Formats: sequence, C-alpha cells, structure tokens
Amino acid sequence: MSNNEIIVHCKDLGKKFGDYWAVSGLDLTIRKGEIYGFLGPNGCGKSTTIRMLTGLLTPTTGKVEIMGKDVAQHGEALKSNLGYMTQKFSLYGTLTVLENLEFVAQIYGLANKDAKVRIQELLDEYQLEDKKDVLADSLSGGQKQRLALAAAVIHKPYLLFLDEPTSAVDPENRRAFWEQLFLLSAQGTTILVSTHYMDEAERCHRLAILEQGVKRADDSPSSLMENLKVHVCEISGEEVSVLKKPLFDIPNVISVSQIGPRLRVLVNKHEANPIDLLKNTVGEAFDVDFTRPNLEDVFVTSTGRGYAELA
Ligand SMILES: Nc1ncnc2c1ncn2[C@@H]1O[C@H](COP(=O)(O)OP(=O)(O)OP(=O)(O)O)[C@@H](O)[C@H]1O
Repeated sequence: MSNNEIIVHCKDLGKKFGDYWAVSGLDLTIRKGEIYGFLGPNGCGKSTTIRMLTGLLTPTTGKVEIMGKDVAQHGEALKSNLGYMTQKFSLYGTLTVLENLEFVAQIYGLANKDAKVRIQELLDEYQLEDKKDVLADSLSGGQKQRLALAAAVIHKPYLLFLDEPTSAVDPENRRAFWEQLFLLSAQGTTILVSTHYMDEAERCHRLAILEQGVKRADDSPSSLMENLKVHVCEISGEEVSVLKKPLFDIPNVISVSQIGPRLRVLVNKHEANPIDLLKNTVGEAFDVDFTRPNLEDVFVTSTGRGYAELA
C-alpha cells in the first residue's frame, strides 16, 4: 500500500458560501497508494472539499498542495495527474461504451494509437468488452459505474477522486468496485473517496469523519475503533425496547440504539464499571456484556451529541 510520499497536503482549508462555512480548518495529509475516505452525513462538506482539492473551487482559507505543488498555481499542469468520478453518471448516454471512452481519451489528449491500446485494456479489465457497442444509457447501474471508473482512469492518474461512487449500485457491485480500487491502490494510485456507507468506510486505509465542515476524527478504521472514548455494551432479553428511555437517562450513557433484539449502549470510558452500572438499571431479566466496537460507534461518538458529550 502506502509509502511515505505525500500526495495531498492541505492546512487550514476552508470554504465560505455567503455567511456559511461549508468547510473550515481542514488539515489533511494523504500518502501515495492510500485509499483515504471522507465519511459524513449529507451536507457535511465532502463534495466541497473534493472540489477544492481538485482545483475546481477556490478555497476561502488555506491552500492545497498536490505532489508538492500549489493547486492554485499549477492547476492546469496537475490536471493530467488527476482523475475524478462524481456521484452522478457524467458520461454520454447516447454514445456507446466505446465512443464514450474514445471521447474521454481525446479530452486527455491520448494519441490515437495509445488510446486504442488503453481502451482495449480498460474494456478487458472492467468487463465491458461485450458491451462496447451498447449505448451507455442502456447499461445497468453496475456497468455504468464500471464505465465511469474506466473513464476516470483512462490517463492513468496518480490521484483519483471518487465522490460517493457507489450510491447507485447494489452490495455485490459495490464489493466488485472496491476490488478494483484495491488493485489501483496496489499499483500506486492514491484514492480519495467520499461516502456515507459504513461498510465502504471500513475498507479505507485511512478515514476522516466530517461534520458541518469540520474534521472530527482522522486515522485508520482499526485505530479509530481501538481508541474509542466509550465502552461498547450490549443488552439482550425480552422486549429490550422498554429499556431505552431509562438507559438514556443514566449520566455517562452516550448512546442507546436497538439492533434487532438487542440494545447497543455506549458508556463513557470514565465509568469504571459499565456492566454493573447498566445491570443496576435493567435488572436481572436481561443479559449485559461488552461487545466489539464497530465504525458506527466511531461515527456516533465523533459527531452530534456523542461528540459534544465526550469532548
Ligand atoms: N455553491 C454553493 N453555494 C452555497 N452553498 C453551498 C454551495 N455548495 C455547497 N453548499 C453548501 O455547503 C454545505 C456542504 O455541501 P457539500 O455538497 O460539500 O456536502 P456533502 O457532504 O458533499 O453532501 P452530500 O453527501 O449531500 O453530497 C451544504 O450545506 C451545502 O448546501
């Protein structure tokens, strides 16, 4: 995966629209070959950040360096090193798969001979060979997404930006898509991907959690889970839902959520004996135990009320 070469660096990056800071005080360091995720709710500033990193949007504060070069000054020269795939399918529905790839190859200035070789490579690698004469509009969601990724990497970019790339595909296609991303990462491509899916975030080498334009956490998913500021407990028994309110009223209980027949309860790490604390409230009829942290626990404790109570 990654070596130490820094591909993206920014300090105090911010963007103000009118009176509203969509992104503020953002520091980022992304290294070669890393798959770096931006996780956050709708409107938290993921797209705005990506647009500033690509040079499409001018920051209000701070600056972006890609491969050591200031994007504001070297944007044009850097463009040939960047690939960008947006949330919406942005290719031409009335062109065939092959015509779309030929068009994108032209935009990136690939010579005819090179373009032909590269397009054939991509048709094979992205399993689009038997669809090459089909109109893009007639492709399935997964095929459209493979075509969009093939187009985004046609010029073999060093750095690939993916803005919620799998919002329109099923879990199987999402898994296949991620296999492709790992392959690109192993070949040295640095990938920045925004998402609001936990399973997708968990696959990233490193993850930033954003809320209202501010970075709340930044580490590998495993370190984020290891360093939680809460005990993660689970309560099981008959009709656990009646326990939600009394549990939530306990000081030091940060969150209570029902998952099927169980309650997942996050208790501030300051509490020395969380199991006894919960048992005192729920009584003997219910089982209370520790359980493994997951990324959703990280999200809950890094945003909203959880973040405020643990700060
Ligand atoms: N051009 C703009 N003018 C004014 N406000 C904007 C503009 N672009 C974005 N915003 C606002 O900035 C905030 C962040 O938007 P952004 O699109 O970056 O969020 P996001 O995390 O990508 O959301 P989503 O997951 O819904 O795509 C939102 O409140 C949005 O309304």
